[in-house]
Amino acid sequence: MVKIRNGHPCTIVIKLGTSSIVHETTHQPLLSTLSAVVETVVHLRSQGHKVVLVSSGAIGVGLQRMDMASRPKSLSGKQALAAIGQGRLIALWDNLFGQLGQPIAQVLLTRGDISDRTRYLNAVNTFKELLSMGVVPIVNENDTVSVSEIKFGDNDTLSAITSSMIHADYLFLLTDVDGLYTSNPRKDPTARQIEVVTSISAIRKEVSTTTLGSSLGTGGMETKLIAAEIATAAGVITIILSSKHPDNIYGIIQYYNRHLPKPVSVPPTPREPLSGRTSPTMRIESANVSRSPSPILTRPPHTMFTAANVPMRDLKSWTSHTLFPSGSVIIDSGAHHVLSRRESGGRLLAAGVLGVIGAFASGQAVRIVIQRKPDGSTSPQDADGTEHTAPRLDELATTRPTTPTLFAASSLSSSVTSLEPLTRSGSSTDLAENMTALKPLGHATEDDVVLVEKTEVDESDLVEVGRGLANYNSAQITRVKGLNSTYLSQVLGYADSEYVVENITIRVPPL
Ligand SMILES: N[C@@H](CCC(=O)OP(=O)(O)O)C(=O)O
Repeated sequence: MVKIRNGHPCTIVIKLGTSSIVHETTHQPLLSTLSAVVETVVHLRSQGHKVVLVSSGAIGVGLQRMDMASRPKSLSGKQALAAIGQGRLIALWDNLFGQLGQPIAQVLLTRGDISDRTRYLNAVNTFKELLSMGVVPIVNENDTVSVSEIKFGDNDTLSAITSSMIHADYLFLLTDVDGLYTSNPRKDPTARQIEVVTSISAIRKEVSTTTLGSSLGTGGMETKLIAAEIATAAGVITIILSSKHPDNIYGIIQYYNRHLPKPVSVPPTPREPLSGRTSPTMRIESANVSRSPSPILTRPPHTMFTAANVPMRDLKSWTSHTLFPSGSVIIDSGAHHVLSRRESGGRLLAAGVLGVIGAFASGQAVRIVIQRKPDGSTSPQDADGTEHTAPRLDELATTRPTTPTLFAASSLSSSVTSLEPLTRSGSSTDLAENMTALKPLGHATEDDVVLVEKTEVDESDLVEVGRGLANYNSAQITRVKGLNSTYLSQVLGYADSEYVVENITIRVPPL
């Protein structure tokens, strides 16, 4: 029976960083903190909440096991230590949770595991099943096999993506300070804690994020802001609080249950809640608005980031945060304006495309980028700097290079500056081998072998404004760039969609 009196059962993700798990110099586990987290999680479970723990610390525990003073510099060294430490870390959690009869599960993820939509949905189902069984999943990055292209990079980001995957109500980022400050509170006595953040881009200008973070972890305040950006966009209220007082989590949940703001009406979304969560119309707009006649509760110290009133749909959230983009599509400023409007549906027509960077197959994620003018603003210029005018169909034969340069598929995830011509006479066998070697990262197959025009673009002139899913491969988009969509089938021989990229989320609107 669910014993909820105040409020509703929630789905909660709690992230604990390395500095809260092992001692910074001795690397011994911080048993009192870990025990307090376990007691908190078990208490939340007894109230009917579903809880997922994202636990860093594998490398820290590995350092202690091997009696090493600091993190190795090499990737393989870090991966070996994570392999040594992860087993002991999960054994430690299992032991502590076991004392209170709480079953746990280990979930190790890489970005590569969830960059395929089917595997992503399988991971979501596994979480769903574990939570419905009353288990606490304990998540970490699968460091032993993670390389840069498939890395989340830090567990703040991993916890935000996890919260978005399971449609959590709350993400608690436990760290060594009790919130976001205007400057480093350890050095600056005038540092002021920020209680509620409604705009992360605005708050970035007010706070210093560079000074915090430990020598063991990979995160810090900047990665917490990025995590808050991802989670709040997916509708998850995000809280930064001190790992020394994990029991404040109840106080915070109670506080927001009591001090709920006025309801905000939002259109129904296709999100299927994992828990009997509060109505999507009960989003918190401001912590200062009280609708309850009950006495005001004490506010435990923390920083709260308000969740988006209209959460990003699951597919868009997956596209923009989970997938590693395989290339970029350069758009003009007109397309940027149109895509920034909700009515655009996040769909890009070929007419707004200036160029393509990198080699990608249809179905892969791409960055949507714009070009900066020399004065820092953006202009509708073509990739080579000339003013953009859409080519007429009869000009196409002459505007296309007769011998396009063939680029190795090993550049699937990089920009044109790192594209190495495979070979001028590039045999398709070489390319096919390259594609096969790379298959785990994307969806490119031998059939998707693409010829990419070399676009001379200085990467520093490009600004990523969003991400989307390509409907055509890079070579095809290059061929139809600037064209009216009615010409697509004539140029390509078919047209499955009039849009070249769909499911676009624009994160940087036009100035
Ligand atoms: N996956 C790594 C931790 C990476 C990480 O983000 O650490 P932190 O910045 O302490 O949250 C580990 O288990 O050691």
